Amino acid sequence: MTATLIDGKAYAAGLGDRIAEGSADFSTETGRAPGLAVVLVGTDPASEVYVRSKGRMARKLGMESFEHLMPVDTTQEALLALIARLNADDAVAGILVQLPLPRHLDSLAVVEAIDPAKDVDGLHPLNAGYLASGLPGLISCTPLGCLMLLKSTLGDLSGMDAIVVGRSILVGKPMAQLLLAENCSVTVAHSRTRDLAQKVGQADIVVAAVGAAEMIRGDWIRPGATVIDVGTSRVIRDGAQRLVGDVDFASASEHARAITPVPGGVGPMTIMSLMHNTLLAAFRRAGRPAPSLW
Ligand SMILES: Nc1nc2c(c(=O)[nH]1)N[C@@H](CN(C=O)c1ccc(C(=O)N[C@@H](CCC(=O)O)C(=O)O)cc1)CN2
Repeated sequence: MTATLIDGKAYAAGLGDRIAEGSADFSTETGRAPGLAVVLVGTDPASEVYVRSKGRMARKLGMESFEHLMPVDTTQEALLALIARLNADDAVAGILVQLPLPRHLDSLAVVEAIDPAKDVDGLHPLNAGYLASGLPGLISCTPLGCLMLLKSTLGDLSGMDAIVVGRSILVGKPMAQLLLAENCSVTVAHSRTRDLAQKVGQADIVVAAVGAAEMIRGDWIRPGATVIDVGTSRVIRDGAQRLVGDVDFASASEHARAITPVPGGVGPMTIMSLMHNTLLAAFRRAGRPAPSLW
């Protein structure tokens, strides 16, 4: 079997067109574009790239982008003061603090300071609780993007066996909740899990989010399973730097029915889900029904 590629770049482009339409409608109805505030502390090169991409994408889709670039020695108090200002700013529908933060800052306290209705990253404990309770809130961007790709590939997920490898707050935990809400039977595996290969081999859906280059081998994958690879690790291969996922793509493609590539799979969906959440937050804030976009 040679797997079908799940093209996250193409899906994200289509979703982007629908978000741009929704954004234009919002601006016409309210006289104001949806506003996204992105906060970066420090000069981590990868984070700088992501923050620039988020600002650029927001503007491309007709949103207003407020970028706050803070020095690496920013204090917790200064960061919390900025968040309090953004919470109170009517022009801002969504707030995102780029992670990871420098080590002297308390990320959880920072995320908790964001107004949950503006928490477009879906990381506030209230939004995590809404998700676990099946209530409408804002959903973490990467898992939301993974779910969109899964549903566009498989349709109804009811009754499927899913395994999420990784239990982070950013991806693993919300992903498991989303799959449960879709009526999957969900296993969450992590660094202490025993017999990982055997557990992966029982799943119809494998979501790999461990951050370890090509850790999941192709011969673990059940024939016909669908594989979503969240990992991005830089490795040197044949003298050149390459980006690889948590799954050994070449061998997994021989077993899976469908698989996301790295790059071009989940990554583009992360930024587009953020735009989706910003538009949703803007409509809710304005007390207007949000369009259904996926
Ligand atoms: N506050 C947040 N911080 C971080 C998040 C997040 O969702 N919210 N996620 C990641 C970083 N991230 C967005 O912030 C992100 C990562 C990767 C991509 C992406 O498009 N990757 C490409 C490859 C890009 C490359 O060549 O390096 C791909 O996979 O195709 C987008 C966004 C951590 N921090």
